[in-house]
Amino acid sequence: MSRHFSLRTLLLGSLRRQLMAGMGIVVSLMMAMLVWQWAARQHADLKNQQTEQAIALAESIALSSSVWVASRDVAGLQEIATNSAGYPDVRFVILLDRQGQVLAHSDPAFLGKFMPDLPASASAETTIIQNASSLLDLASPVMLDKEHLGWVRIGIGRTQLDTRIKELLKSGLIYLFSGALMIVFFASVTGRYFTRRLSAISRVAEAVRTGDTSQRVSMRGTDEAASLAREFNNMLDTLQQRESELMQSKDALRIAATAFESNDVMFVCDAQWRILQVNRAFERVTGYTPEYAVGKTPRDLLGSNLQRQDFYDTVDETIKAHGSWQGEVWDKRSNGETFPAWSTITAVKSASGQLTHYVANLSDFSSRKAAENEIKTLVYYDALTMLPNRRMLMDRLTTALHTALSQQRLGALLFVDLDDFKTLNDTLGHHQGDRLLQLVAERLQACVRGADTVARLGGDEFVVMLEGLSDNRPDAARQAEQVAAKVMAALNVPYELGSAVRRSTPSVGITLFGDQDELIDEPLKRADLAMYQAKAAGRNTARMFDPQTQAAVTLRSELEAALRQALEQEQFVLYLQPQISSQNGVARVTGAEALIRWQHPTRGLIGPVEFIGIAEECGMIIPIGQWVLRTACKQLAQWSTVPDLAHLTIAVNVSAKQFHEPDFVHQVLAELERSAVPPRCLKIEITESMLISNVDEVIARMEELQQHGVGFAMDDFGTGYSSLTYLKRLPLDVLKIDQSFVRDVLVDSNDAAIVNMIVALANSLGLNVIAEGVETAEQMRYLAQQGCHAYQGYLFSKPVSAREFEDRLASFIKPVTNSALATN
Ligand SMILES: Nc1nc2c(ncn2[C@@H]2O[C@H](COP(=O)(O)O[C@H]3[C@@H](O)[C@H](n4cnc5c(=O)[nH]c(N)nc54)O[C@@H]3COP(=O)(O)O)[C@@H](O)[C@H]2O)c(=O)[nH]1
Repeated sequence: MSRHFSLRTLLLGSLRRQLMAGMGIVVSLMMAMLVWQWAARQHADLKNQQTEQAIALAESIALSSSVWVASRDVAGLQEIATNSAGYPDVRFVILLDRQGQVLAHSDPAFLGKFMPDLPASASAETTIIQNASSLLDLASPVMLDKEHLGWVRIGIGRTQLDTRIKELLKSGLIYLFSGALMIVFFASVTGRYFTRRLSAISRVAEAVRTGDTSQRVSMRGTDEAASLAREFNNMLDTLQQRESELMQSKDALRIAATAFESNDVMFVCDAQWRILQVNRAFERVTGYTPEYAVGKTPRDLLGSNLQRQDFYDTVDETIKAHGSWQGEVWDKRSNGETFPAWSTITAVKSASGQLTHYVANLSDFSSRKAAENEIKTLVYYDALTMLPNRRMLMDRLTTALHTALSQQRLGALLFVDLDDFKTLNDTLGHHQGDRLLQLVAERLQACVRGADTVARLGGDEFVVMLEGLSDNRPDAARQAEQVAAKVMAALNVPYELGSAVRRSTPSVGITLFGDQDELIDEPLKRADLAMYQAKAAGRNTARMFDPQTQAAVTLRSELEAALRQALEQEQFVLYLQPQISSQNGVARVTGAEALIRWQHPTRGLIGPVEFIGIAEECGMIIPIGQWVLRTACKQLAQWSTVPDLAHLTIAVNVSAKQFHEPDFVHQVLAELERSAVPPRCLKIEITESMLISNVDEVIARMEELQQHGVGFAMDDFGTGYSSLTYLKRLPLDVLKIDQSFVRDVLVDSNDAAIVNMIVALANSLGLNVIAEGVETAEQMRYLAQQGCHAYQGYLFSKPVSAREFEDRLASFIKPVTNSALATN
């Protein structure tokens, strides 16, 4: 079997071998037939040729022997027979008489014998007696004058003929073999050419079989192999594409299966909304098993009754129109608990566009919703009172403004501020302060409808927003004022705060909104302003917004901007008002108070009363104060080089805000150092308002500056806080009697008493005293009589520019020298 297989493999194992074997066999067979035919023909031709030669030989012998036969000259005939037998291949030559008796024979042993197998005597032609493969035996008549005398019989052997034939066959076989070899070689070369191209295809096929589908047959040409290669490549391309599509669809299936088993609830319904398939999360989230769920509709199973029919209608319409719907939905678990979910429903359609399925995804965001709500609470609600905060109020106010405009219903804002909350908070403690705010929040909420908003802006500021008031302004104002009255009454009821019972009154500012398109902070600003009007009107009252106040506010904000510009463009000027001392008959100018002026480009010179208060409120007092300090120091630096002026001091007014700046001491010392001015030349005027808070810190700062030589004067003394305890501790040099007492000191006994008391106090504390606002010599004399010998006022000079101050220096003391004081 294996040998057979081996032979078979050897011959047919490859196309090339098949071709070689096939062509070898076919060509060999054909050539063999050809050689055989050719040999056979050659054999026949040679045989005929030999026969003809034999006949010719026999007839020639017959002719030459006829006389001898006729004469029966046996010896002569024998010689002929013997000689003729010498021809090649002649086996025998016999001469016979007519009766067949041997007259002569190449083999004398046959002489006299008869040969019976001669042709009939009538035949006068040469006759072949035997034409065998090894012998040609023929007889030719011996004729003389047409008389038949006897026979010549010769036998020709085939040896030469056979040899010749064999040679022919041999060379035929050589041709055959050579031809076959050539054919096999040709078949081999041709086969190699074909099989090499087929092998290329085969190699790629093998690579593909082992998984490398990227290989392609590279073959040029137009023959069948190239065409086969092209077809093969096309087939591979198609296969690869199909495989890739298959992989993609497998991937898609795997992804879909994975996605389907995600954390979110997923289910598939048929076109009638019957659930066909649910994922694992479905059971985990809803509590329904797949067996229970399949066949039911999602609405039957999960519907929470928190959505109305129109919700479902909208979902249906949206899916019909857009192929999908997304939104928040409240669903119900099997235990009846409702939960918020983000739902996506997608319609699946067949190739013909027929709706076949719905795929739904539900993302349970209960916990996220809770976190969202918590964040929302933190962002939009006040943590102490749980009232909406400013942000929420602004949101609602935005909506309310639009609604009011579109519905033509007015709204109102009530800005509520507790009058003495700070004091109460400080005295009862923050805990009770917080409690008070919570109680206020509760009472405010009780005063309004559910649709109205009560918000806490921060601190003790609350805002009540009323909506849907009358479209008629006076009516709406009345409605708002009624609510304000209710608020006033509710908040005026005493509060139980721990063991204490306290009253806390509110000031309420009211404004209407909704009849004009305005920014949201406008109504809030108006209500705030009205609240300040209520405060200004004595507190514990409500005030409707007054447009005139609005104008003042606008003016104020314009002024703020102008102040900033004034500072940048150096429009401020420092005026100086002389301070005169008269003692022991000597009058002299001791220094000046620096008083700021604003050289306005269009309005001219503006006094500080018009802008200092606003500068304080908006914080501009800090840079302005720094400018005053710097300019005063520069002025002192100039004076310090002039002998007549070097002794002069300058007193600068410092606002409480500026004084409480963390680096105030550093600012002062830095200015002094920069201008190289002796610190004793600088006086700082403080006011009693600075002592309301942080007295210790004020004192510490004053002491630090005093240690460097800076002096302090208490300005407007007697008009404010005037605590003797603090006064004793303050490192002051001077008490300034406020001009309001000086003005009527001669006509008002109270003012006179105050002046006397201040002078006595200053003396007892070892402080200097200076009276400001001295306008008349009588006032000056009275003050001198009381022991006050330093003055400042129009009697001597109004505040003037530095140049004028220097020019008029000598004239400032004239009122003293002219008066009786000079001689005293
Ligand atoms: N924080 C700062 N406050 C300042 C500064 N400059 C001034 N001011 C404060 O502005 C208020 C008004 O000042 P002004 O209009 O300059 O008025 C002063 C004097 O002109 C005025 N005065 C002085 N003598 C008389 C007088 O005989 N009669 C009269 N009717 N007025 C007079 O008094 C003001 C000085 O007051 P005081 O400061 O209390 O000594 C005023 O409060 C200034 O303090 C500044 O740079 N920073």
